[in-house]
Amino acid sequence: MKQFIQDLPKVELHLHIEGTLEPELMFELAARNNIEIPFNSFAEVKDAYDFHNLQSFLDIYYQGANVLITEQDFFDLTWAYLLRCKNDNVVHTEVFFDPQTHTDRGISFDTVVNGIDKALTKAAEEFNISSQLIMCFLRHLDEESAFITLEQALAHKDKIIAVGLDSSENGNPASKFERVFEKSLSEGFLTVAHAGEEGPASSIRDALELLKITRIDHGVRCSDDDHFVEELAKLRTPLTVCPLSNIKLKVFEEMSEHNIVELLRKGVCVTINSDDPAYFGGYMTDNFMAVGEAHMMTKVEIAQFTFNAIEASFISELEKKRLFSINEAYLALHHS
Ligand code: HPA
Ligand SMILES: [Zn+2]
Repeated sequence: MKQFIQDLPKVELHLHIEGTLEPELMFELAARNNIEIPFNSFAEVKDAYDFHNLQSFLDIYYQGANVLITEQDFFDLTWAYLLRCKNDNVVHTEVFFDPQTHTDRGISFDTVVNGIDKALTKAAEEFNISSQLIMCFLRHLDEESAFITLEQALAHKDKIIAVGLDSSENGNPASKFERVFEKSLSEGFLTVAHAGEEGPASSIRDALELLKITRIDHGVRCSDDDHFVEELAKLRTPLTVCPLSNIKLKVFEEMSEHNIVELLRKGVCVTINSDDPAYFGGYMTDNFMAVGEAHMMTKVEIAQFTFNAIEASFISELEKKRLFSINEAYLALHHS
């Protein structure tokens, strides 16, 4: 099973580039940029990654991002993630970044986006890994800050396909960003949003209705409402689920209790993703393995996560067809 998952051509749709900052690179960048970090060893860092909910993670995650200063830093961060993609046979990835985490520290929007984009372009050329970039607004900040960020993104429309919404879900409803998303859509950006990670099923409905999103990031709390699950299945509304993240942040106690397989079998367009792999203990293959080991699944079912991800991705219909046929051929060869 491990080899089948490792070699399966995979598509990632929920990955925060700041969440790929491994302790080794954090120390290297801290030294390079003369930034103090509150850790003396890798072991101390790993010890700090003992989260009890989303907020306890976010506090550490924003602190880690402080070592990112120059365009080269953002390039190096992204390149390290793309090497993981190559190793895991991720053939297409849609990457989130959080500009406000950096612009609030005096780092320019251009520095951030150019460093990430250069690495993505190099991976397309050297590894044949295709990608898209999604800019997230931080939901704990105000509407005005989101509007300023959107304004900064307009000069980079060629590099950014969509806007998203992340950070603290509780206390920051989708309605706070209705006007920013309306303007983003009118500027030609696609829209996604984190919803139903810690918040209830109604917060997913709000994100779909108020923000007109085409896919839901996380969305696992949809199961609180059976009728809603049926609706999501019928409409094939995609959910970018992050299994190891959900266990680390105590959305589910154990992987055997995770609802992703149940949702898959009900026909919901669920996908597997790594979210913040440096903090949650695993990249794409690790996430697939964790689900596959905790649930009795066939190879056809496991491959369905990838078919769903291709369907839910922001690539052209032609490219979708090409990826579908690659995966169909892979499954035909390896499914027995
Ligand atoms: O899983 C997440 N949820 C909300 N905000 C985030 N920012 C990084 N990862 C996450
Ligand atoms: Zn996320």
